[in-house]
Amino acid sequence: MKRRHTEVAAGILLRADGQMLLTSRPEGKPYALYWEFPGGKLEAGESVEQALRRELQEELGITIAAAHPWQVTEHDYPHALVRLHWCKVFDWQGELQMREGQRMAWQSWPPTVRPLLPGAFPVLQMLAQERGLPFDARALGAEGS
Ligand SMILES: Nc1nc2c([nH]c(=O)n2[C@@H]2O[C@H](COP(=O)(O)OP(=O)(O)OP(=O)(O)O)[C@@H](O)[C@H]2O)c(=O)[nH]1
Repeated sequence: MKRRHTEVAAGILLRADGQMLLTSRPEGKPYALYWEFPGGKLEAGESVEQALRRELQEELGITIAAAHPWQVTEHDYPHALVRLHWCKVFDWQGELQMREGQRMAWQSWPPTVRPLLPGAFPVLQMLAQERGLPFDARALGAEGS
């Protein structure tokens, strides 16, 4: 039977100096402690932007301005087939608070935190391409690439 996609909104928060925000997944979730872009699943009736705004409020305590839709990628995990809607976010209000006990790290290129969530690899590659930087998946810890 064809698996249904789980729709996910993920935010690439970018500071004026070009650094991006990565956060670690809370304990108790699949891939706990892996680093990812903050975000989460769409709830019934929500748009990507609405879901992202809600998730970043819940997880990080910030209120985002515009979410700029950028890319859509997919990843097939044993626990779910996810479709990731990536949005860039340049403006937000409030201080970052890790409300779910996550860790946070502002990262320049290449990101140094490990391990990185496999579903974030394609978008990391796109970010590198956009900046005209070399991308070496193995150096980022990707298996089988
Ligand atoms: N937020 C986020 N999720 C990602 C990324 N990459 C990636 O594969 N995912 C996947 O997208 C899904 C997001 O679901 P989640 O469990 O974080 O969402 P949630 O906060 O709504 O979870 P909940 O079910 O506990 O309410 C997970 O299957 C996760 O593995 C990423 O960079 N950021």
